[in-house]
Amino acid sequence: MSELLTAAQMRAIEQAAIESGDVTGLELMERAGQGVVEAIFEEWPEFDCVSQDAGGQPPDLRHISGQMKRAVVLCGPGNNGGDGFVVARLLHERGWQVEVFFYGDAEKLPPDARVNYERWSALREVMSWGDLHIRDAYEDDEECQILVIDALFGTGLTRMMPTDTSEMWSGFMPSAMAHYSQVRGADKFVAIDFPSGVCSDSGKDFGALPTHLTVTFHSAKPGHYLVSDGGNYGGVTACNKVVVKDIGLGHADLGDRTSREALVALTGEKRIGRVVASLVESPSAYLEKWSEEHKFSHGHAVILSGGPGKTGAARLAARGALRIGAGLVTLGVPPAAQQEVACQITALMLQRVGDAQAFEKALEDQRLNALCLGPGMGFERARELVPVALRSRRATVLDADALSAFSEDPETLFERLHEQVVLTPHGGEFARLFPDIAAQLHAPPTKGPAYSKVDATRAAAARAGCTVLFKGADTVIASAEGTCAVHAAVYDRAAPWLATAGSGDVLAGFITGLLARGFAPKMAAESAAWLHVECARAFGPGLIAEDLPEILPKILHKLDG
Ligand SMILES: NC(=O)C1=CN([C@@H]2O[C@H](COP(=O)(O)OP(=O)(O)OC[C@H]3O[C@@H](n4cnc5c(N)ncnc54)[C@H](OP(=O)(O)O)[C@@H]3O)[C@@H](O)[C@H]2O)[C@@H](O)CC1
Ligand SMILES: Nc1ncnc2c1ncn2[C@@H]1O[C@H](COP(=O)(O)OP(=O)(O)O)[C@@H](O)[C@H]1O
Ligand SMILES: [K+]
Repeated sequence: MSELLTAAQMRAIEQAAIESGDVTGLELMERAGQGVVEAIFEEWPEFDCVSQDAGGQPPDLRHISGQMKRAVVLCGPGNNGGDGFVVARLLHERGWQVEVFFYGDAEKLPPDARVNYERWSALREVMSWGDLHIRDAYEDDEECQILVIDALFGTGLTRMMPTDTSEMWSGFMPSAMAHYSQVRGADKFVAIDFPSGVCSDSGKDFGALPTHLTVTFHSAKPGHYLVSDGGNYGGVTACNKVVVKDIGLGHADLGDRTSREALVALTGEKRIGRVVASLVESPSAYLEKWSEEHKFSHGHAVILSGGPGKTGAARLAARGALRIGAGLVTLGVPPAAQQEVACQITALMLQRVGDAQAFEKALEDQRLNALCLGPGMGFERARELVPVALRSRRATVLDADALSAFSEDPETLFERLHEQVVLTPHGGEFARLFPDIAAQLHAPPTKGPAYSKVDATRAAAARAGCTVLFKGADTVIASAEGTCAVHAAVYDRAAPWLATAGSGDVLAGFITGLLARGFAPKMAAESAAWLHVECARAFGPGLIAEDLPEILPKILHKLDG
């Protein structure tokens, strides 16, 4: 899994690399600039005029492409601006016509950025931010392509983007992109590290300037993958596409410091109050079944259903648990629903579980090793049976009604939870169980780094004392100990079709099935989230929840190689 690094962690790694003597800050900035230029040409090879010129001579750009290659670099007051000055110089060296507009005070630039400011000043003029709106340089050249490089703010963004028109230049900042794209017909926008206005730790929107391509360094940051509130994709929309460029920090003398534990130590978790999150990627070969094993080697999952007319959700979950490889799956139904369920299932087993006593009795069978409560269950049944499930100390998924049933007094749930439990709330359920944490998450951000979904999920998991999978296009999974993973169904893994009734029930079933197979709770949640999205992507538009378990074998087959 790749680590997602907060701004503080990134600074600490950079600092450690510099202190080790292997690299200087100036070298890192140069590599960052080179990485951006490389990424631009990889994304748009047609821009790479130098490599098209066989003789290696500085080309006549107009001659080669019929168009001038022009770039406008917007440089800010920190090291992000410093990277921008490097990019400006490198493009200039490749024959581009480059203009740099600087927002800030040269005297106050950090040292490495200042050096690159001076280097650019020796080549061309640094134009002030205020000149941005009065220039009309390209008006007469409708043909020209303009590349706009956003090097205003990166990981150092601490507050809303300046919009206060009382400051002469600040009023132009938010309109700068629009100005270039609409008025000047600019073709491509590239953001260095982050589109300015996106909070790197949370993805929250501080007045983001959207871009076509975002080039970040060493490792992606949570803000590249976290979706903002209420369907507003915030950082993800603004970034559009994220490319990570190596700047050699991995080769610096960091020892094993890129491991999660070492990073926590390096940044001092207490001081910054955060730990590393990882990005969930393809689960490995754990999913294989071995031929010499029999069905009991893969566990026996029990999914409890609701009453008559309410059994569909549990059946979906059960089908998911079976398809993901649980050896046996039993649906625990109230007697009144037995008939309804019996005529709808084949490979699934059925057991009458009418009340707490019946459930306790059923759980005397020690082979039943994973439980799922919630989908379609009804509040009353959930309040009665959840305590029984938790007392049994088995691996247990609590979803839907098993969460909402405790919204009036979440503490009565929390005090029973243990480390074998996975809670799978969507936004509404999360807010019912953790109202204060949800309020903090949804409060309009005022200063960066802002409180993120990673922070919220970790806080919830710590309070609940178990694994929490907080659903969404950005699903965040945290363990009680604070380890955290982000599963992002965004960019080339977008799966909007998953927003369909019952898909969460299937996810609960997938997790339960993996728990039955012996996966640790967090690993089960991460792998299930990944497979869930793969299923949706393999099916595509028109997906309904029933399709998810049915297409899973195809995905598992591909993983088997
Ligand atoms: N770490 C690494 O390994 C590497 C880092 N690298 C690069 O460095 C970047 C981080 O640089 P950075 O820390 O200097 O922060 P940056 O984003 O330039 O902004 C800070 C400046 O902006 C100001 N400011 C903030 N918000 C503002 C607002 N809303 N409105 C107005 N002003 C605002 C803030 O002012 P202050 O808050 O101090 O008043 C300060 O002056 C990183 O993104 C990457 O590109 C690479 O070179 C490779 C190696
Ligand atoms: N836009 C989206 N992109 C990717 N996944 C999504 C999106 N919207 C919802 N999901 C996923 O779909 C599932 C919906 O679950 P849930 O809200 O519990 O719905 P239901 O109760 O109808 O099953 C979750 O796993 C969630 O992460
Ligand atoms: K930027």
